[in-house]
Amino acid sequence: MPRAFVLVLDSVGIGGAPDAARYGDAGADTVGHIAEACARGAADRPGLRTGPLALPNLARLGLGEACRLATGRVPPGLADGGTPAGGFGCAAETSRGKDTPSGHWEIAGCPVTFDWGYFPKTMPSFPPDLVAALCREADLPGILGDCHASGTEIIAALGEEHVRTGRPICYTSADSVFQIAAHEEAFGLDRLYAVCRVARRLVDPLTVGRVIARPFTGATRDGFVRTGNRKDLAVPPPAATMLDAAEAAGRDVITVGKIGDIFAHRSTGREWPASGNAALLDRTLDGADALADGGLLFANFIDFDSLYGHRRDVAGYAAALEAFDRRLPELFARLRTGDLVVITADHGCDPTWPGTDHTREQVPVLTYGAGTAPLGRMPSYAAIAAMVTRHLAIGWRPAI
Ligand SMILES: O=P(O)(O)O[C@H]1O[C@H](CO)[C@@H](O)[C@H]1O
Ligand SMILES: [Mn+2]
Ligand SMILES: [Mn+2]
Repeated sequence: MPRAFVLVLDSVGIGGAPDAARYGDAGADTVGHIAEACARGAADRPGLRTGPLALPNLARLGLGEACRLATGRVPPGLADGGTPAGGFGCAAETSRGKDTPSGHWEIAGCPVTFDWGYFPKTMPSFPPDLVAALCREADLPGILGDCHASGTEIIAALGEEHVRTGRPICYTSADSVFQIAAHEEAFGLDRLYAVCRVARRLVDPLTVGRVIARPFTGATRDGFVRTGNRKDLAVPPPAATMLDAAEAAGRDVITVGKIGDIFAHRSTGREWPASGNAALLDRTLDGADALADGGLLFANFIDFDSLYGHRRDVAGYAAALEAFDRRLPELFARLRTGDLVVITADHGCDPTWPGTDHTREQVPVLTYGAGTAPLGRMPSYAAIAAMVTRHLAIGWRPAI
């Protein structure tokens, strides 16, 4: 029986979302702008990477052609010349949020048809009664932050005060999130998770997508670093997904990285978390060896987004793409006859764009293995779930 592998390169958008202007993102193009910066020598970091963007394996699968479908242009360095070795297309998101759960749930066949609750870009950002309830129920002496922020900038600005006062740093973004940063030793990791569980219950009535624990270590503002112990407390998807369908059909399911958290651990099978893209790819390769016939592996590669997109680090993002590309053949070498690999993304996070938030973009859909026909413009990410469940011969299709 054939197997399916869905790899989500978190935030690797390819520009051109038809509704981008509504988000202030008209013209954003994560892959296109990175490739252009590389081509003009603006993404050189000696010791890390230099020169034009080199993604030979993704280009061979048709990444450049997927970009052409999305924007009309092939970014520099992504023209392959030959016939793409895989099926390629681009997909637009129907869910209104440009966040990680919305993107992943839609990929899995469950678009978000309601509006998430967001916190305003004011100071304070959170409703005072929410903060009061959190302090009372989690026994906190108060909170710091209470605003929109970049997670790395706010721990540098407020980390020392946090350690001194015991007040956790609470912040949000353009996503539907309530994020809590606290020092792993001074505040305690278990205590941070406990505070997040209280916050999760309190923001449920506000339709907030995720409460995220953001632990960090270090002694001074220049030395604070976030650890791999991040934990996302998400609400479960509002309807069935391809994971539910695979589980109901008795198939083997392996979820790598953040997928377990993103789906609130519903039908997420064997969960294999890992920290960092290299370890995530290692786990994916282990999964290619371990996944039973007829099984589904679903992996998320978070570094593109959290380490480079939100940090607006063009050279770092380019290097991460190149590192992923270099290792793709290791996965292909482990495939069995009839296996299907789908490489896609959940939203954009253009590192050349103002601010530090996600960008509303189309995403690439590249397939390798079974079925190499061009996929064209897909009107919903849910077309991926349809393709995967058809391939696995599971009698469930998302409503598209
Ligand atoms: O700036 P950091 O803390 O990385 O936060 C980013 O990560 C969050 C979750 O993906 C987004 O909402 C965005 O705010
Ligand atoms: Mn994401
Ligand atoms: Mn993000």
